[in-house]
Amino acid sequence: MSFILTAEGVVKQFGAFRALDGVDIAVERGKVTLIIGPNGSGKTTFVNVVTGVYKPEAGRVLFYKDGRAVDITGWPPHKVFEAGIVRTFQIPQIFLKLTVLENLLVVARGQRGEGVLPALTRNWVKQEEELAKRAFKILKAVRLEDKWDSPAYLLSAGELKLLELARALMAGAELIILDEPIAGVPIDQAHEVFKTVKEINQTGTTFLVIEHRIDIAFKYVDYVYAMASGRVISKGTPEQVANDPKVKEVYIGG
Ligand SMILES: Nc1ncnc2c1ncn2[C@@H]1O[C@H](COP(=O)(O)OP(=O)(O)OP(=O)(O)O)[C@@H](O)[C@H]1O
Repeated sequence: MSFILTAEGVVKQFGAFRALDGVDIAVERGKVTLIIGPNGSGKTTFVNVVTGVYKPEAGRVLFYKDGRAVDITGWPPHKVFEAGIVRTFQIPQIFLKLTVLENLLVVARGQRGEGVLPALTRNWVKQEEELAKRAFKILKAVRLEDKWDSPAYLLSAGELKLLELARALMAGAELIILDEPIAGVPIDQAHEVFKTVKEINQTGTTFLVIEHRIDIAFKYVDYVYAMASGRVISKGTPEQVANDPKVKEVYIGG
């Protein structure tokens, strides 16, 4: 098994309160891993530790890049982003008045290495062409290519989520972290979002997803971690976790 990210013994305190109490989570490369848990169980705090928003009091986070483990614990968010871990809302918000294509090009221009200098060189037009080509390839992957010229405000809730996903791909993500990708999305569109995640995953991008709507999410993910009160209480395939009495207790008995 090859991991892209491992977190070991992560502790995050807010004052005397332990939001994360020794969390071990490993994300397998090339798979879709889901974290579930009731409100307040620590899912977002965990993602905040991984993406550098919070420094943990204990534990470490390793990102496996180019065949070696890089200790990214406590790295600032922009460095984590540059390393290839992209959480959808790390990218500037979707610009509703810009077209779908423009929303992708804006992300690419904000990336490392893009600056004023290339714009002054003869390479500029070539670079723009290449970016547009890449953007269209990504739009095709998320099935938004027919909407490339639509202003983003005309998109449905599901399409906006797909545009966010496209923007993460445009940012060159190796690991995409999706925080509730189908919150507020109607059921048919929600399936569409997860189907697209799965398709993109099959072309090599790894996903870590937090989602409450487990009835839908469980159909599409490879591995699940269940959290409660800042700890991992169960892990395994969707079937194993769904049948774990500890998980049932938290959701039904709790
Ligand atoms: N900045 C903060 N200061 C103090 N307490 C916090 C802070 N952030 C989170 N918490 C607390 O840590 C606990 C875990 O919160 P977290 O947002 O990680 O849960 P969650 O599992 O993502 O919940 P939800 O599903 O509602 O998003 C909660 O009790 C929350 O109130």
